[in-house]
Amino acid sequence: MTPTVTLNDGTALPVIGLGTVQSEGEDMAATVTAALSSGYRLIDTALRYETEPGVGRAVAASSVPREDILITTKIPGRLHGYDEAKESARTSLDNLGVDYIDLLLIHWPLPKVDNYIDTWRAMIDLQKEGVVRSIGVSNFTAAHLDRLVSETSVVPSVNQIELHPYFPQADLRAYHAEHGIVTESWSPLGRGSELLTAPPVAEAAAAHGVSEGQVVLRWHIQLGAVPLPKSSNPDRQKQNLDIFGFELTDDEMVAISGLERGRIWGQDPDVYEEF
Ligand SMILES: NC(=O)C1=CN([C@@H]2O[C@H](COP(=O)(O)OP(=O)(O)OC[C@H]3O[C@@H](n4cnc5c(N)ncnc54)[C@H](OP(=O)(O)O)[C@@H]3O)[C@@H](O)[C@H]2O)C=CC1
Ligand SMILES: O=C(O)C(=O)[C@@H](O)[C@H](O)C(=O)CO
Repeated sequence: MTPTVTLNDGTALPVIGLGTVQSEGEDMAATVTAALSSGYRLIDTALRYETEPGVGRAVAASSVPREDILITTKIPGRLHGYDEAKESARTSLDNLGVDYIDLLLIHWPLPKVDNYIDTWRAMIDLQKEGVVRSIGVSNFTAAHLDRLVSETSVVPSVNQIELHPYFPQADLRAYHAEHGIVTESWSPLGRGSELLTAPPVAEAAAAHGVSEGQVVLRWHIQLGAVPLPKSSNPDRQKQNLDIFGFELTDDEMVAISGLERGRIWGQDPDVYEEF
C-alpha cells in the first residue's frame, strides 16, 4: 500500500502517481491497466493529453474499486472562465466515464489571459456540487497563489509544478509548506534528459543497490513532494513504485539537489501559454 499525504481538504493522496502524457502509438488503457495491477492508485491525466478515455477504460475494467483510485485531470488554457471551466469538467467526466473527478487542476495560469480567478471560482462550485472531490492548480507561482487566495479565500490543495533535481524549486516548495499546499512533481525524472546519468544519481544508485530512477523518485519523496513518473513499461512502473525500502543520506540529497540548472523546456508560468 503506497503511503499517503493528507490534503488540506482531508483527502488522502498517494505520495506517488502515474503520469499519462502519451508516447507515440501508446495504448494508454494498457499502460494504466498495468499500473493499477502494480499498485498505483493515483493517475494523472489532463483534457489536453487526450488520454482521459484510455484512463477511463482501464479504471472501468480494473478489479480495483473506483473509490480506491484517485484520478487527476486538468482544465486547459482554452477553457479558462467560469462557464468554460464547468464545460471542461463535464467533458472530462464524459471522457473518463466517471461521475466524479478526484482532483481537478488548472493546467497553466495564463496570467496574460488573466481569467484564472473565474476558473477557480467554477472549481470551488464544482467541489461544493460534489462533481469534484479536491481542487488545485498547476504551474502557479507564489504570486499567482497569493492572488488566488486573496480574491477567493480558498487555498488550492495541490500545486503541480516542474520539479526534478535540475529544478528543485526550494522557494516554491517552502511557500507550499507554509500555506498547506501539497507539491506534486511533473517530469520528475527529467523526461528524456540526461538526469538519470548524472554522477550523484548514479553513485547513490550504486550505494543503495537500486536504479537511478528509484534514486530520483526517492529524492522527491524525501523532499515531501509527490512525483508523477510516466512509464509505459510495466517493469519500470513497478520499479518506480518500489522506493520505500531505502533512504538517501543527507549528503546524497544535497548532492542530487546540487544538480540544479533550471527548467528543462524553459516553461516560465509567468509567460508560457498553453491552450
Ligand atoms: N502539469 C503540467 O504542466 C505537466 C504535467 N506532467 C505530468 O507529469 C508526468 C510525468 O512527466 P513526463 O514529462 O511524462 O516525464 P517523466 O519525468 O516522468 O519521464 C518519463 C520518461 O522516463 C522514462 N522512465 C520512466 N521510468 C523510468 C525509469 N525507472 N528509468 C528510466 N527511465 C524511466 C519513460 O520511459 P518508459 O515509458 O519507456 O518507461 C519516459 O520516457 C506526465 O506524464 C504528466 O502526467 C508533465 C509535464 C507538464
Ligand atoms: O504535459 C503537460 O502537462 C504540459 O503542460 C506540456 O506542455 C508539457 O509541459 C510538455 O509537453 C513540455 O514539452
